[in-house]
Amino acid sequence: MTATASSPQTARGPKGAAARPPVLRLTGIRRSFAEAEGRLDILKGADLSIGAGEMVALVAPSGTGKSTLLHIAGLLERPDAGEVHVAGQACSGLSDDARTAIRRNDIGFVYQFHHLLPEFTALENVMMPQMIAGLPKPVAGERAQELLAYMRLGARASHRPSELSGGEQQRVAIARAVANAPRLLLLDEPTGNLDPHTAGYVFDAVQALVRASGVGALFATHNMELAARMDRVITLRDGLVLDL
Ligand SMILES: Nc1ncnc2c1ncn2[C@@H]1O[C@H](COP(=O)(O)OP(=O)(O)OP(=O)(O)O)[C@@H](O)[C@H]1O
Repeated sequence: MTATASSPQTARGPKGAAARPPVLRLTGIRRSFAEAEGRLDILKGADLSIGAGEMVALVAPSGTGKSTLLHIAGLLERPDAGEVHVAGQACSGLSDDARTAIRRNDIGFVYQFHHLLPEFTALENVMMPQMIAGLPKPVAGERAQELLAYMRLGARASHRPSELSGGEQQRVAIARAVANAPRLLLLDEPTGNLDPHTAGYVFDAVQALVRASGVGALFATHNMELAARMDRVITLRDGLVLDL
């Protein structure tokens, strides 16, 4: 199946999801940081599992390790102990190159600040990760156009980020994050910088995308209203993941 404006998935859609392993499984994750006064134990054996098409809210006080957990799940950092499975693959023993390949192909990231490339158009920003992954330019362009249309940004494709509103920029960043049809989408307070109305609008776009594509999403937020609309809410307490 190819991506269309009404269905952003690719060959890896939600069909057969029940038979598949979780898109993310963290087991016994430990992470400490060295400090002048000693060691700061942030994660102390955290476990977490996210299925295909599932949207999980991560709500926890500042400094409890949300970003650390997202970085470990996204293979940007290695835990001190524990295992990270992405789409069934154990990642701790893999080389940096193999981890980078999984990050590029199977994981999408959205941050509080969009980090779009300012000198490129919305379309080019969404094409970029696909071209890095080796897709021919026309194919990348067609999928980028479809994704922007899905995010209701079809008419804004040729605009540069500075010509877009904050909510529009964030929707371009979401389109870019799913451009390579990842299995796992990690969002670190993607609505934290937006007014409540725009935050709701951006959230709706992510939710529609998750439902249509079957990507599993871990969404860190301080917004309890948005968290309540997700399938599950988790928190971090004493270095462990707990259901709320
Ligand atoms: N590379 C690092 N070196 C030392 N300490 C770190 C490092 N990364 C994070 N920390 C510390 O670990 C703790 C958790 O940080 P983290 O960024 O994961 O928290 P957070 O829950 O995402 O916070 P916020 O909601 O404020 O973004 C903090 O006390 C932070 O200072």
